[in-house]
Amino acid sequence: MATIIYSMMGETILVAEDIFRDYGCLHALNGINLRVEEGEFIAIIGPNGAGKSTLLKIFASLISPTEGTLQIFGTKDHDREDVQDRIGMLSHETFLYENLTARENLVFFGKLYGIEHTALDERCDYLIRKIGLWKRAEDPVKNFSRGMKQRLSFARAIIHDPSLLLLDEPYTGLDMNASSLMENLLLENPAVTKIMITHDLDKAFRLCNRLLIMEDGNIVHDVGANDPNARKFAEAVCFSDGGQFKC
Ligand SMILES: Nc1ncnc2c1ncn2[C@@H]1O[C@H](COP(=O)(O)OP(=O)(O)OP(=O)(O)O)[C@@H](O)[C@H]1O
Repeated sequence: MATIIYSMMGETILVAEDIFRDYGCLHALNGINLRVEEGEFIAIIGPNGAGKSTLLKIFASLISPTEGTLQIFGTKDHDREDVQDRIGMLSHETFLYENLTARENLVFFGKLYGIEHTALDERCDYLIRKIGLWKRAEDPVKNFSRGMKQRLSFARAIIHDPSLLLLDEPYTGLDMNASSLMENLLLENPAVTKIMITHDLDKAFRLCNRLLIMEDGNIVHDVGANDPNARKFAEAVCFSDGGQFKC
């Protein structure tokens, strides 16, 4: 299949070449090739076990590929601090500290990114308001509901204003109000490149400009959201029972 390149603003954010990832004898990724340009909002969709989270974790440098190369922001050395400082990741793991308050969590992560005191206070105030947790800002996270933790995790993921935002099912546990608040923040800066795993096809088509449709560790379709065949491709793969392969 031809690679589709959506060049919008200039910088090539990510280039993946022949990425394979095995877990023991299980082949979770089977040769992923991908190029992502600045400002794209990409949905990764596909059935359970297709390899979506594995791919996103490789992009976030949380795990390494078994084979293949990945360039992010023009370098293969993604562990570099200046590269990591440009990436935000919202995953199934909240990374929040239960005994710290919502604000203390954001301050903690903001300091890790070296955000200076006054700017960090302002950023925390802004995000806490934007995610609708203002009244609970001084409560410890251990007293939060699942959706409240998800809201705060989202704020944690963007505390440093990343240029590349990786989102693994960001809507999990969010009510309608929180979904809408998160969407406002997501769409606030079109220059931020976003790669989002979702099982919600309607959201994928409404928000994203490009869809990567995965099955059995492969990208089987790489299509623009406006492509007349995109929904047909997406539904055919997402309603299959693929991805449950074993060794
Ligand atoms: N840590 C691990 N150890 C062993 N196998 C793993 C591990 N993580 C994932 N896998 C396997 O790799 C394959 C891909 O998993 P992955 O989590 O990437 O799929 P996914 O598309 O994100 O699925 P879902 O939609 O259910 O979240 C699955 O068969 C899964 O069982």
